[in-house]
Amino acid sequence: MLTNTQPAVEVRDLTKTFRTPGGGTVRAVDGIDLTIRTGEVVAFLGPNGAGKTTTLDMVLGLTEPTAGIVSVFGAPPRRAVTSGRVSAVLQTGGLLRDLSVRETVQLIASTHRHPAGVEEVIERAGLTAIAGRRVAKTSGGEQQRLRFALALLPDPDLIVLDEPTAGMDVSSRRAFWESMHAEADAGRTVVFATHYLEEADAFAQRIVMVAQGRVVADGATAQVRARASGRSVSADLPADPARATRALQVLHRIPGVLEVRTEGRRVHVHAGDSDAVARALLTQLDATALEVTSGSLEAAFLAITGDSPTSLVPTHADLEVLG
Ligand SMILES: Nc1ncnc2c1ncn2[C@@H]1O[C@H](COP(=O)(O)OP(=O)(O)OP(=O)(O)O)[C@@H](O)[C@H]1O
Repeated sequence: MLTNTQPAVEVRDLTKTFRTPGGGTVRAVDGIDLTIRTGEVVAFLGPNGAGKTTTLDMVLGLTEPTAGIVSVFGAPPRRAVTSGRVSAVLQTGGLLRDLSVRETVQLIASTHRHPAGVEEVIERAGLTAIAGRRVAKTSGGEQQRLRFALALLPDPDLIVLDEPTAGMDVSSRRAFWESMHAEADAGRTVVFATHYLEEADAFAQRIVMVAQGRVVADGATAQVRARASGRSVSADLPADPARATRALQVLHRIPGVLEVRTEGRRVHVHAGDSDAVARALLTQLDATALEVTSGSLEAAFLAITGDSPTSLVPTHADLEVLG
């Protein structure tokens, strides 16, 4: 396992453009900057086509960037993968249907120079009860756990998972994330892509929200969740500039305030605790015309990841400053 403080992943101005059959181009990844520290559990959250898979493929050295830099433990991705420091559980990945679960793990173990023990990874992936079963007779969720077992064989420092629980039922999802928890607790860095806010919320310490190839929110899970599920409070501030400035300073200091934005005299505050903001505005700050709005979790998620020009998009720096 890793002991130094080198980042697990560093991505600078990463861009990937694909050609389309009609002769056009698609900018799948559009200038992503990201540092993932050793031991972090990070969710890449975003809608279909956001660029999650393309970004992870570049981190794994499966796709070459059009521009920008990716380094994994200070090395080019391919070198990190070859040395066994990184492994992946991808959405697809061929499995031989006629082998048993155990035979599959044994076969792939034989291709590694210093593999972890076959029975040990079978157990860590929660496959002991079905180790003798033919792959053809296993469910989609069990096959994902088998891919996870294979990913554990090189004893990686970083595990990258692309929508690992897609198509699993609730109990399989839970079992899968329990296994992953144990790996994260052992100090491994885990980066996973998902569509599900709930999954990111339950498992990740940090959420990187991507939409249209760009990072639209990045921060501790609790902060992004509050941003996605909190309320907006807006009001008119006093016309006197000194009093308005003081009001803005007070608003920034209220716990749970994630964003303060002004439009002329009108202030919009996004906060987990909208009551505290409303109270301060009315009782201390002489604000008028107060409005409080809330959206569903789903609507807030769409507002953040969508392309709406009115969406309030906190950056990592905002969240760190305001959180
Ligand atoms: N090989 C390719 N050729 C052309 N376009 C591609 C290719 N791979 C991805 N794209 C396009 O790039 C964009 C980003 O795709 P990507 O698969 O990275 O998104 P995603 O966030 O992983 O989506 P999903 O959640 O659906 O897997 C999409 O518009 C997709 O159609």
